Amino acid sequence: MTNELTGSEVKTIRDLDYLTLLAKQYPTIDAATTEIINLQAILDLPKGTEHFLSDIHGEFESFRHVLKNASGVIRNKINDLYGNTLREAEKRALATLIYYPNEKLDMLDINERELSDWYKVHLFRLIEVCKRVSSKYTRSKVRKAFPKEFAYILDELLNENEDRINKYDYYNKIIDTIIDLDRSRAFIVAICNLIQRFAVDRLHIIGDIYDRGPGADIIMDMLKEYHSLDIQWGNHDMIWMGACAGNEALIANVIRITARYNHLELLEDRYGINLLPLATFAMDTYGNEELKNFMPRGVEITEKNQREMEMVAKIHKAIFLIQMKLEAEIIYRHPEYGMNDRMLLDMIDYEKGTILVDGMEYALNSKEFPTIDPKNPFILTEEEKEIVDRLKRSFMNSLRLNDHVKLLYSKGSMYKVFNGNLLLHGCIPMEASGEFMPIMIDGEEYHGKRALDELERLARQGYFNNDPVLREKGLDAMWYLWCGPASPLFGKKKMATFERYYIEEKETHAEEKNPYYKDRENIKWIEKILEDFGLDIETSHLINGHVPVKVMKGESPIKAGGKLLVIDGGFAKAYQKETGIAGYTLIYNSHGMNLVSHEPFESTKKAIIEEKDIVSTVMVLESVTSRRRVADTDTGFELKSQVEDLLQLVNAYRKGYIKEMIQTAYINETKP
Ligand SMILES: O=P(O)(O)OC[C@H]1O[C@](O)(COP(=O)(O)O)[C@@H](O)[C@@H]1O
Ligand SMILES: [Mn+2]
Repeated sequence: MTNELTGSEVKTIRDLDYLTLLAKQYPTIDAATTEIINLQAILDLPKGTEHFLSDIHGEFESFRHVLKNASGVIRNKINDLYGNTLREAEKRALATLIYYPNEKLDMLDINERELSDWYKVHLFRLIEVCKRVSSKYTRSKVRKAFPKEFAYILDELLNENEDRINKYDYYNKIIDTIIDLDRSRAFIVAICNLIQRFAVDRLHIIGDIYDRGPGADIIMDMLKEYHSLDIQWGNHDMIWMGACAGNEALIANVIRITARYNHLELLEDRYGINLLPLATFAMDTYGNEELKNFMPRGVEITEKNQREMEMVAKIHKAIFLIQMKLEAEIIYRHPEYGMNDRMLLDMIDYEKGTILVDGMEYALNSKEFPTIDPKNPFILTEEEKEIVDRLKRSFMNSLRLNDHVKLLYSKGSMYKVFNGNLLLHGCIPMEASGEFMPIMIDGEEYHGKRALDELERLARQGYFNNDPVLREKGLDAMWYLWCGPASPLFGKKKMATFERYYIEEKETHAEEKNPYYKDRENIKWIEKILEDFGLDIETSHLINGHVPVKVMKGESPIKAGGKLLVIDGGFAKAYQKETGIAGYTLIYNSHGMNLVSHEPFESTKKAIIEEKDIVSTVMVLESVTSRRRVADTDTGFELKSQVEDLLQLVNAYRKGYIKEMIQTAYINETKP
């Protein structure tokens, strides 16, 4: 047989080389057609559930809870199953058991005899819920998720044939055996985890995992274990990535914010960053008098903690002034950033204690600048330099931080297009005229999608490139992403950090937002953006976080006629006063999109004991009449193209261009 295709065959059988390769995987007509049937069956399944979260800001307990309850998905399944056959309290208890099986089992207060009954009832229920949440997936995908020790039993119980005679006995027998062998607890925990895993097929994080709250590292550990995930970088993630990559200004920012929220133990104990030299320097350099604006946020000062909080405030102040000097170096290197107005240390009259901001003179609330030489205000003292060097080594060498930052790189990006939605933390910077705002990178002007692609490349270069010049370019871009006016992760004219610490006049604290934020109700703007990313403007959505939605002031997370969704309702406790809720999340399943709002999460303990679920309102955004199938998703698109290829392969077999390779037990044809 010849591999040459002639005449009309060229049109019907494309790329014979590729098909020959494919034939290795599907060596017979039977094998290829079986796979086509499998793929077709997958295409017909309902689309998996996507779960979108944003601006978690270190609030690991609320994050864990929302991950566990899947923003109400599990509770809805329980309602579907047991609508009127279980009491509210029973449904709530079942949901809490699924979220916190270990804790709930520890709290069981019933005697031996009743216990076996309790196990039986609950095992039945859990199996039913598990069946329901896994029904969207192929058997093979479901099996792959089974924990090894229970794989066989789970397979039997979940795929139990409805027609089996004595089904009830068979079922009971298995469950009795689990109970008799004292494996019920382990089995319950396994099945609850499985339910949680099946409830969501894909998790999207729209940025700002880090800062303000106590446990961003714990969140990263949870994300590491998650079965299917993407992360869109937020400005607060970028500073940790940049700090780990060795950007000194970002190291200073990370320490400053961590001190501001009194979580230095995160750096010291959990990331192993040695803060002792900085702490000693801060104690030696700054007095107790002018610390007011540097005292940690959200901490009540008592007699007992006063000295410790003063020390944190001194660290906070010391690192902030170091930050101002380090940032000036970057701004100086990059006139194209247009950020000269942020080089404020030379705008200070150190004698008078005043500063010029935008041409206006303001009094400073402190004159204590012992490390600043008024003639050379941006030069680090020898001691500061040494501290920065040591901190830099510490950040770059922290194994745990590198581990987390690598996850941010591998799962993360500036933006993502997924199933017809554009996911992006901040904004697409715009001019007031409605044009994309240009950003200068290396002498070239970029805007819209191209700018994001280039910035993403640079952010990767900053961590992965060892050439000092290229690395520095990347690192500087990462700093720009944190606070640059045309940064898609920030999008404000300035970050008024200095003003907020040192000037009392509130007007200097304002951070003017990019016109995007004022005009993002404008459908035309959002359509222009979606188009730039190659999306269908009729059906796609832009999904943002970054700016808290002020629900109390009547703001809606649904904007631009539903084309833009903003899901930062503020997990961050510090921001809940402003938003009035504890965050929005988004669920996109085969029936449509649901925006879910959450009440403030008080504590895991309360969630367990009082069985409090914080999901309150569900706003239905789109409810499709016919369910969306895998065929309608990005995966479906890939699968359809695989089906096409396999049809071609079958055609090639049938037309005699490729020979079937039947595996025989005795003859190994490849060996002499
Ligand atoms: O209230 P804090 O924690 O001091 O943060 C205020 C700063 O955070 C920012 O809002 C950036 O953080 P977000 O990305 O969470 O908005 C800055 O614009 C502002 O200067
Ligand atoms: Mn943000």
